[in-house]
Amino acid sequence: MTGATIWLTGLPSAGKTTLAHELAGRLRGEGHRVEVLDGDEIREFLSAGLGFSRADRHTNVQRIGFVAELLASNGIKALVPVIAPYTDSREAVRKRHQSEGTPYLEVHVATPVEVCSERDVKGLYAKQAAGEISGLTGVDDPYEAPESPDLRIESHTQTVQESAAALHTLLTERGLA
Ligand SMILES: Nc1ncnc2c1ncn2[C@@H]1O[C@H](COP(=O)(O)OS(=O)(=O)O)[C@@H](OP(=O)(O)O)[C@H]1O
Ligand SMILES: Nc1ncnc2c1ncn2[C@@H]1O[C@H](COP(=O)(O)OP(=O)(O)O)[C@@H](O)[C@H]1O
Repeated sequence: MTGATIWLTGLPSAGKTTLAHELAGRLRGEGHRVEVLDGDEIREFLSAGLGFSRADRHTNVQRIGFVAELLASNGIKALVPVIAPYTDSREAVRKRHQSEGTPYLEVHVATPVEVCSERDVKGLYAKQAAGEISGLTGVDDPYEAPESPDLRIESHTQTVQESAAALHTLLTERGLA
Protein backbone atom coordinates (compact mmCIF):
# COMPACT_ATOMS: atom_id res chain seq x y z
CA MET A 1 0.00 0.00 0.00
CA THR A 2 1.15 3.56 -0.71
CA GLY A 3 2.40 5.42 2.33
CA ALA A 4 2.02 9.16 2.85
CA THR A 5 2.51 11.87 5.41
CA ILE A 6 -0.59 13.89 6.24
CA TRP A 7 0.41 16.90 8.33
CA LEU A 8 -2.37 18.62 10.29
CA THR A 9 -1.22 22.12 11.17
CA GLY A 10 -3.20 24.61 13.27
CA LEU A 11 -3.52 26.35 16.61
CA PRO A 12 -3.79 24.61 19.98
CA SER A 13 -7.34 23.20 20.34
CA ALA A 14 -8.00 23.59 16.59
CA GLY A 15 -8.90 19.89 16.32
CA LYS A 16 -5.68 18.38 14.91
CA THR A 17 -5.41 15.46 17.35
CA THR A 18 -9.11 14.64 17.26
CA LEU A 19 -9.14 14.54 13.46
CA ALA A 20 -5.93 12.53 13.22
CA HIS A 21 -7.37 9.81 15.46
CA GLU A 22 -10.74 9.85 13.70
CA LEU A 23 -9.06 9.47 10.30
CA ALA A 24 -6.69 6.83 11.69
CA GLY A 25 -9.68 4.73 12.79
CA ARG A 26 -11.30 4.96 9.37
CA LEU A 27 -8.10 4.09 7.52
CA ARG A 28 -7.29 1.14 9.81
CA GLY A 29 -10.82 -0.15 9.23
CA GLU A 30 -10.03 -0.19 5.52
CA GLY A 31 -6.82 -2.14 6.06
CA HIS A 32 -4.27 0.68 5.93
CA ARG A 33 -1.27 0.74 8.22
CA VAL A 34 -1.37 4.00 10.17
CA GLU A 35 0.76 5.80 12.75
CA VAL A 36 -0.22 9.00 14.55
CA LEU A 37 2.81 11.09 15.56
CA ASP A 38 1.25 13.15 18.29
CA GLY A 39 3.08 16.36 19.24
CA ASP A 40 2.72 15.89 22.98
CA GLU A 41 4.03 12.32 22.90
CA ILE A 42 6.94 13.25 20.65
CA ARG A 43 7.91 16.03 23.05
CA GLU A 44 8.16 13.45 25.88
CA PHE A 45 10.61 11.23 24.00
CA LEU A 46 12.04 12.16 20.59
CA SER A 47 12.04 15.89 21.37
CA ALA A 48 12.52 15.74 25.16
CA GLY A 49 14.22 18.91 26.35
CA LEU A 50 12.97 21.12 23.53
CA GLY A 51 10.87 24.16 24.41
CA PHE A 52 8.77 26.55 22.36
CA SER A 53 11.33 29.01 21.00
CA ARG A 54 11.40 29.45 17.24
CA ALA A 55 14.59 27.35 17.00
CA ASP A 56 13.23 24.55 19.20
CA ARG A 57 9.91 24.40 17.35
CA HIS A 58 11.84 24.22 14.06
CA THR A 59 14.02 21.37 15.37
CA ASN A 60 10.95 19.56 16.67
CA VAL A 61 9.16 19.83 13.33
CA GLN A 62 12.24 18.63 11.38
CA ARG A 63 12.61 15.58 13.64
CA ILE A 64 8.96 14.69 13.30
CA GLY A 65 9.15 15.25 9.54
CA PHE A 66 12.14 12.91 9.34
CA VAL A 67 10.36 10.10 11.19
CA ALA A 68 7.12 10.64 9.27
CA GLU A 69 8.98 10.35 5.96
CA LEU A 70 10.63 7.11 7.08
CA LEU A 71 7.27 5.63 8.01
CA ALA A 72 5.53 6.92 4.88
CA SER A 73 8.25 5.57 2.60
CA ASN A 74 7.55 2.14 4.12
CA GLY A 75 3.88 2.08 3.23
CA ILE A 76 2.47 3.68 6.37
CA LYS A 77 0.04 6.59 6.56
CA ALA A 78 1.82 8.93 8.98
CA LEU A 79 -0.70 11.34 10.48
CA VAL A 80 0.97 14.32 12.15
CA PRO A 81 -1.17 16.56 14.39
CA VAL A 82 1.56 19.09 15.19
CA ILE A 83 1.23 22.90 15.23
CA ALA A 84 4.29 23.58 13.00
CA PRO A 85 3.77 27.36 13.14
CA TYR A 86 6.49 28.44 10.70
CA THR A 87 6.18 28.26 6.91
CA ASP A 88 9.89 27.60 6.36
CA SER A 89 9.85 24.62 8.76
CA ARG A 90 6.87 23.11 6.96
CA GLU A 91 8.44 23.76 3.55
CA ALA A 92 11.63 21.98 4.60
CA VAL A 93 9.58 18.91 5.54
CA ARG A 94 7.68 19.06 2.25
CA LYS A 95 10.96 19.31 0.27
CA ARG A 96 12.44 16.32 2.09
CA HIS A 97 9.39 14.25 1.11
CA GLN A 98 9.59 15.53 -2.47
CA SER A 99 13.25 14.65 -2.80
CA GLU A 100 12.51 11.12 -1.56
CA GLY A 101 9.43 10.79 -3.80
CA THR A 102 7.15 10.28 -0.79
CA PRO A 103 3.58 11.65 -0.88
CA TYR A 104 3.01 14.61 1.45
CA LEU A 105 -0.24 16.44 2.16
CA GLU A 106 -0.64 19.61 4.20
CA VAL A 107 -3.96 20.15 5.94
CA HIS A 108 -4.73 23.42 7.70
CA VAL A 109 -7.14 22.92 10.56
CA ALA A 110 -8.22 26.54 10.33
CA THR A 111 -10.22 27.05 13.51
CA PRO A 112 -10.27 30.73 14.54
CA VAL A 113 -8.35 31.59 17.71
CA GLU A 114 -11.58 32.77 19.38
CA VAL A 115 -13.07 29.28 19.00
CA CYS A 116 -9.82 27.58 20.05
CA SER A 117 -9.58 29.67 23.21
CA GLU A 118 -13.20 28.86 23.98
CA ARG A 119 -12.48 25.11 23.59
CA ASP A 120 -9.19 25.40 25.48
CA VAL A 121 -8.79 21.62 25.72
CA LYS A 122 -5.61 21.82 27.82
CA GLY A 123 -6.28 25.07 29.63
CA LEU A 124 -3.39 26.84 27.90
CA TYR A 125 -5.39 29.88 26.76
CA ALA A 126 -6.61 30.44 30.31
CA LYS A 127 -3.07 30.13 31.64
CA GLN A 128 -1.83 32.63 29.09
CA ALA A 129 -4.62 35.06 29.98
CA ALA A 130 -3.75 34.66 33.66
CA GLY A 131 -0.10 35.45 32.93
CA GLU A 132 1.04 31.97 33.99
CA ILE A 133 2.55 31.14 30.59
CA SER A 134 3.68 33.17 27.59
CA GLY A 135 4.58 32.36 24.00
CA LEU A 136 1.30 30.62 23.22
CA THR A 137 0.88 30.03 19.49
CA GLY A 138 -1.75 32.29 17.95
CA VAL A 139 -1.95 34.54 21.02
CA ASP A 140 1.48 35.93 21.86
CA ASP A 141 3.58 33.75 19.56
CA PRO A 142 3.40 33.56 15.74
CA TYR A 143 1.32 31.23 13.64
CA GLU A 144 2.02 31.53 9.92
CA ALA A 145 -1.07 30.07 8.27
CA PRO A 146 -0.41 28.00 5.12
CA GLU A 147 -1.24 29.96 1.96
CA SER A 148 -2.15 27.01 -0.23
CA PRO A 149 -2.66 23.86 1.82
CA ASP A 150 -3.96 20.70 0.13
CA LEU A 151 -7.06 21.09 2.30
CA ARG A 152 -8.40 23.69 4.71
CA ILE A 153 -10.78 22.43 7.37
CA GLU A 154 -13.21 24.81 9.06
CA SER A 155 -13.69 22.69 12.16
CA HIS A 156 -15.91 25.27 13.85
CA THR A 157 -18.60 24.81 11.18
CA GLN A 158 -18.56 20.99 11.03
CA THR A 159 -18.82 17.91 13.19
CA VAL A 160 -15.71 15.80 13.75
CA GLN A 161 -17.19 13.17 11.42
CA GLU A 162 -17.76 15.72 8.64
CA SER A 163 -14.21 17.04 8.93
CA ALA A 164 -12.79 13.51 8.93
CA ALA A 165 -14.88 12.68 5.87
CA ALA A 166 -13.41 15.70 4.05
CA LEU A 167 -9.93 14.46 4.92
CA HIS A 168 -10.75 10.98 3.72
CA THR A 169 -12.07 12.38 0.43
CA LEU A 170 -8.77 14.22 -0.07
CA LEU A 171 -6.85 10.97 0.35
CA THR A 172 -9.17 9.19 -2.08
CA GLU A 173 -8.76 11.97 -4.66
CA ARG A 174 -4.99 11.65 -4.39
CA GLY A 175 -5.10 7.88 -4.80
CA LEU A 176 -4.02 7.27 -1.22
CA ALA A 177 -7.20 5.68 0.18
N1 LIG B 1 3.58 27.98 24.36
C1 LIG B 1 2.98 26.99 23.72
N2 LIG B 1 2.57 27.14 22.44
C2 LIG B 1 1.97 26.12 21.80
N3 LIG B 1 1.72 24.91 22.35
C3 LIG B 1 2.12 24.71 23.63
C4 LIG B 1 2.77 25.72 24.36
N4 LIG B 1 3.06 25.23 25.59
C5 LIG B 1 2.62 23.97 25.63
N5 LIG B 1 2.06 23.63 24.46
C6 LIG B 1 1.52 22.29 24.16
O1 LIG B 1 2.41 21.62 23.28
C7 LIG B 1 1.75 21.20 22.11
C8 LIG B 1 2.45 21.81 20.90
O2 LIG B 1 3.51 21.06 20.57
P1 LIG B 1 3.86 20.87 19.05
O3 LIG B 1 5.02 19.96 19.05
O4 LIG B 1 2.66 20.51 18.26
O5 LIG B 1 4.27 22.38 18.62
S1 LIG B 1 5.35 22.95 17.60
O6 LIG B 1 5.01 22.48 16.26
O7 LIG B 1 6.69 22.48 18.00
O8 LIG B 1 5.21 24.42 17.70
C9 LIG B 1 0.36 21.78 22.11
O9 LIG B 1 -0.48 20.71 21.77
P2 LIG B 1 -1.86 20.91 20.96
O10 LIG B 1 -2.78 21.66 21.88
O11 LIG B 1 -2.33 19.50 20.72
O12 LIG B 1 -1.61 21.65 19.70
C10 LIG B 1 0.18 22.28 23.50
O13 LIG B 1 -0.59 21.38 24.24
N1 LIG C 1 -14.94 19.38 13.32
C1 LIG C 1 -14.13 19.18 14.36
N2 LIG C 1 -12.91 18.64 14.17
C2 LIG C 1 -12.06 18.44 15.21
N3 LIG C 1 -12.34 18.75 16.50
C3 LIG C 1 -13.55 19.29 16.77
C4 LIG C 1 -14.49 19.54 15.70
N4 LIG C 1 -15.59 20.09 16.26
C5 LIG C 1 -15.36 20.17 17.58
N5 LIG C 1 -14.14 19.68 17.91
C6 LIG C 1 -13.60 19.60 19.28
O1 LIG C 1 -12.48 20.46 19.39
C7 LIG C 1 -11.51 19.92 20.30
C8 LIG C 1 -10.16 19.86 19.60
O2 LIG C 1 -9.17 19.39 20.49
P1 LIG C 1 -7.84 18.70 19.98
O3 LIG C 1 -8.15 17.73 18.88
O4 LIG C 1 -7.10 18.20 21.16
O5 LIG C 1 -7.06 19.96 19.33
P2 LIG C 1 -5.51 20.12 18.97
O6 LIG C 1 -4.91 18.74 18.79
O7 LIG C 1 -5.54 20.90 17.68
O8 LIG C 1 -4.91 20.88 20.09
C9 LIG C 1 -12.02 18.56 20.73
O9 LIG C 1 -12.66 18.68 21.99
C10 LIG C 1 -13.04 18.21 19.63
O10 LIG C 1 -14.06 17.35 20.07
